[in-house]
Amino acid sequence: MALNKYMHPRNIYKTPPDFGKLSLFYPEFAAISKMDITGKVGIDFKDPHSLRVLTKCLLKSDFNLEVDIPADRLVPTLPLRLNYILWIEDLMEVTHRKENIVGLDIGTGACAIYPLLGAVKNKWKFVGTESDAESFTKAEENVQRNNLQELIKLTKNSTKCIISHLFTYDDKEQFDFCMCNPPFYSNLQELCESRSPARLPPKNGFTGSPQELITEGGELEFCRQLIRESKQYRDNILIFTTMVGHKYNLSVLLQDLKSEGISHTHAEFCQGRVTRWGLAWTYQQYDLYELVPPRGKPRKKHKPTIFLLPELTSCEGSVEVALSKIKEMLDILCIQHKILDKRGGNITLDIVAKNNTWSNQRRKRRLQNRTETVAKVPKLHIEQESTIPNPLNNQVDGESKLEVSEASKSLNIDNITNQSEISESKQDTSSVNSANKTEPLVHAFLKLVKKVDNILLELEFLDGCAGKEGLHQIAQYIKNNWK
Ligand SMILES: C[S@@+](CC[C@H](N)C(=O)[O-])C[C@H]1O[C@@H](n2cnc3c(N)ncnc32)[C@H](O)[C@@H]1O
Repeated sequence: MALNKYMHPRNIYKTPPDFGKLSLFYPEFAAISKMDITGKVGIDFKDPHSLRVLTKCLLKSDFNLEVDIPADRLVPTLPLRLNYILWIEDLMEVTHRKENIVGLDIGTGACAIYPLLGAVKNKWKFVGTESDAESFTKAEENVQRNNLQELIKLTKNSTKCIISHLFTYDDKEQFDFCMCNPPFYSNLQELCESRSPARLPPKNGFTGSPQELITEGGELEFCRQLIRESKQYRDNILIFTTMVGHKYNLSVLLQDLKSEGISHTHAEFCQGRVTRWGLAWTYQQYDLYELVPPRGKPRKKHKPTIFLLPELTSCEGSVEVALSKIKEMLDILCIQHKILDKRGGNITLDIVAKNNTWSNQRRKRRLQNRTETVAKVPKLHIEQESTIPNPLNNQVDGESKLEVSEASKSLNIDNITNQSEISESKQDTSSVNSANKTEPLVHAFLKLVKKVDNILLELEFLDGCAGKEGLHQIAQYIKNNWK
């Protein structure tokens, strides 16, 4: 089990469970555990069956819950589930509601893990929804097995809605909060490639079925639909929450809420190598951010790269003109962009670069100029040079051959330029290699900030496998091409 000091302060799994004790009390656990030569009892975290037995035994020993976890369904890791429940407890403090708390668990899964934990730990009542028939049946069995039918009601959701179906017959139904662990992925390939190769693999083995983990549009679309539906039922649920599995989606969702002026906060759920995030929003008068500020492991805040946009004759300090110029450049670079916020002369765009289209622009331009010069010389000369490949046709071999001969000619006058191009081209290769991965090369916020006479361009790195260096290269491209 993944454990670490960044868990919620009240998470009992901050202290590792005593596996020796578990193996004494639970024969099923003894069967999957081994003692090493130092006397330490351990299990194989990569084995889904061992994970299932561990979760079952901990639910029994720590919460007195009898839970059956089907072999083909997600094994709910308890440190994470508890981190989420504890954060909901913190959020409930804001509402000052202490009794008769009713929660909604969207997509409760085969174990109905959140309703079971919330009911035994806090006596919370729950409605749990589930779209998968088999998980729904198993969840009902788990609730009955623990005699919690008085507190937990489950409903099967056969619609495409996330919450709206609950209010069809009773639009007065009230919940204190909703929670949700949405399917994270939009397809199987994304599921397989989701983790950045730069990160250590998770310690735990893989569990879960496609119907639990995949949804059309992935978690981003799921959460956005929940936000859309929440607007219609703004007073039926006091605090809306969802878990988010990818940090880049969290950034987008935070911006969505911010741009609509919806009061919100978020949290980081840390458990070993796996980090998830919680997002909460409300239409009530609570200032969620002030009352339950984001809490997580201390991390370096990304300082934005800031520079002043050189004045455009046509720009005249107009942020709109600067915006259209920036958009034009991003389009040339095939960098996806979306306006997140437009307020008081400031514009924020979310930008995602999937391929490195900006590196070596200087070299490409120079080569293009030379090709054009070559094209202008008499025909005989062209024929002599005709073995030189066209540097613009993206044949890497051809390009590098030309680069060597041209670089040696211009070594004296252009030494510094060539040095930086060589390092750029090294990075270019690694970036292009990683461009096929699901993680973008660069994901950042691009802000145009209106000052008295000038416009500032702020670039804030969020994530991406090309790192901050990739963003600096984009900034450099904008600087060089701002005319
Ligand atoms: C990632 S699993 C989470 C299960 C459980 N809550 C947990 O944390 O272990 C997502 C669950 O949501 C269910 N689901 C997906 N779309 C749904 C919808 N529109 N309404 C209800 N359940 C849904 C899936 O069948 C699946 O059981």
